[in-house]
Amino acid sequence: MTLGELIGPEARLPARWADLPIAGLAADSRQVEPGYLFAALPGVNTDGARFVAAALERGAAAILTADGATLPQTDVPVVTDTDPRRLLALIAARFYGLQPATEVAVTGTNGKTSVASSVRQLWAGQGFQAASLGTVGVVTPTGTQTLRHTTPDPIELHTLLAALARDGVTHLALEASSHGLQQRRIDGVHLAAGAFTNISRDHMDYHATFEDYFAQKLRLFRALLPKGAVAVVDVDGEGGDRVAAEARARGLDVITVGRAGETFRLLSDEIDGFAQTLVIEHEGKRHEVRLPLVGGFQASNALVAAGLCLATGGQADDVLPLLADLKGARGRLDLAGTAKDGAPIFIDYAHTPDALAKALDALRPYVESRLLVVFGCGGDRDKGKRPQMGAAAVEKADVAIVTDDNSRGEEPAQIRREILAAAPGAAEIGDRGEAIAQAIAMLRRGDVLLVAGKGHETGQTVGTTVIPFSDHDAVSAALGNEAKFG
Ligand SMILES: CC(=O)N[C@H]1[C@@H](OP(=O)(O)OP(=O)(O)OC[C@H]2O[C@@H](n3ccc(=O)[nH]c3=O)[C@H](O)[C@@H]2O)O[C@H](CO)[C@@H](O)[C@@H]1O[C@H](C)C(=O)N[C@@H](C)C(=O)N[C@H](CCC(=O)O)C(=O)O
Ligand SMILES: Nc1ncnc2c1ncn2[C@@H]1O[C@H](COP(=O)(O)OP(=O)(O)OP(=O)(O)O)[C@@H](O)[C@H]1O
Ligand SMILES: N[C@H](CCC[C@H](N)C(=O)O)C(=O)O
Ligand SMILES: [Mg+2]
Repeated sequence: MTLGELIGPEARLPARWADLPIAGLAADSRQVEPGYLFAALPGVNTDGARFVAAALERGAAAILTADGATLPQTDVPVVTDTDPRRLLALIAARFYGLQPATEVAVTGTNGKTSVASSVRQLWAGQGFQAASLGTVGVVTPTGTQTLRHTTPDPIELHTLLAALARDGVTHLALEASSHGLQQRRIDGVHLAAGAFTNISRDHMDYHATFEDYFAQKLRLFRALLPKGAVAVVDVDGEGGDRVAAEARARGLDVITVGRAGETFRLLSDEIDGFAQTLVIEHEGKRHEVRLPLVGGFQASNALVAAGLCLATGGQADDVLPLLADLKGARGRLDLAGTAKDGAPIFIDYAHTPDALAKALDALRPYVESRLLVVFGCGGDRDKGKRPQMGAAAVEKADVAIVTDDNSRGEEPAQIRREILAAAPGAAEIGDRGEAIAQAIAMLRRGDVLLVAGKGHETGQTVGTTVIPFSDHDAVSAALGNEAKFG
């Protein structure tokens, strides 16, 4: 494609540059090849403008950068923009061309992966070639490809979207993380609908204030969904009312779900073993469905997923019965095993104070004796979560064991200390496998164990090394079973 075609109407380009062919795109100078457009973007650690000379040396044919950036003298076209990350996303969409015909994005602090996975399954149940893209990777009818990020950067994202469309995928649900929204990673995606689950504390290492964090989530509804698109909102979730109000004010169609929902109103939700029976009202008609998942929040997520199906042309009579066949996303209140006295062991990805509290609340009805929890907090991430998660654990569980999660560049013992400072009575076992084994050894009839924080993860990141580790394998090993996963 030519530079003129890629830049489109968003930026003014002198006519003499319009026909310049562009061979590829890179936002990292080390990935530039001859003929590429290099996007020199200001970042958290450094400024891509510092690497323009390196990109030119590698054969960059054009530069995209921020207005006012200081660059070395060059003869190649330099396109500047007030929002170069957004322009890069639009350029990437044009460069890679194809996208699945029907795409939806899910945002919120907790529940994005679960909703995206459920929408994919519900679409598949309606006969569509469906995929999901997010924390657990790209899941298609033919397999799973892991990703480094929940929401990939626009160059990687549009490469993936084009490949999915070429493979015949017509329906895609993608997770929009707050980092992804703030960094404009999905600004080039053609969205038919967006969903909001809830908001609570997370990522305060990256966002300056909670309001700033919320504002990034709201970008999906304020800036990204085009007129005529649908906003699906869990109005039982924290922040849901505000999102619904803003979406309405912008003229979007709004589908609300939950006990307070208007489109899918949850009339009742009764536990039925490791499942729940939901009665849902839609346009005056009651639907009863047995959702084979544990926890009230999984019912909330399922309704958001059903709302997204409605938003993309599905009928309630077709979609709601399909909830009965949903499989939980891996590591989301996942029954991973049973101890010899019958105590169930759940693995969950709760890594925020709200998620940990909700996961423990969801398991309490199954407890006849004690609720045990093994959890830790990641390093180089929001430190304020640590005491809050410690406090939630000792408030909601009977036995709390603080262990390690990905410590990354931090001292694991210090992370544990910060959790334990607000978790009086909690035990400390640094080695995660050992903590899980000891918790399982403690289990007696009537107990329930929650292993929280890593969910589907298959590695423990210590420094920059990823040591193979999976909570599923650790549980299996402690139960004396063969490791099944990992
Ligand atoms: C904080 C954050 O999100 N950073 C992301 C951001 O990096 P950045 O632009 O700030 O990077 P920087 O190091 O300051 O560099 C500035 C620019 O110089 C360029 N550069 C740098 C060095 C060089 O030699 N040449 C060069 O061109 C870089 O490519 C970059 O464009 O843009 C990069 C490219 O898209 C991302 O890889 C990077 O993700 C980092 C690695 C990361 O860990 N992000 C996590 C926190 C993240 O995004 N998580 C979310 C949320 C997960 C959740 O829901 O919990 C996710 O969506 O995964
Ligand atoms: N609707 C919800 N309300 C509260 N907590 C939830 C909800 N859905 C999921 N959770 C909790 O959050 C954890 C992560 O769920 P999920 O992976 O679906 O969310 P996510 O938004 O994709 O998270 P991440 O941003 O880390 O990828 C779950 O394991 C559970 O503990
Ligand atoms: N995507 C989240 C996942 C955290 C999961 C937990 N295992 C941790 O490492 O903190 C993050 O990067 O904040
Ligand atoms: Mg996710």
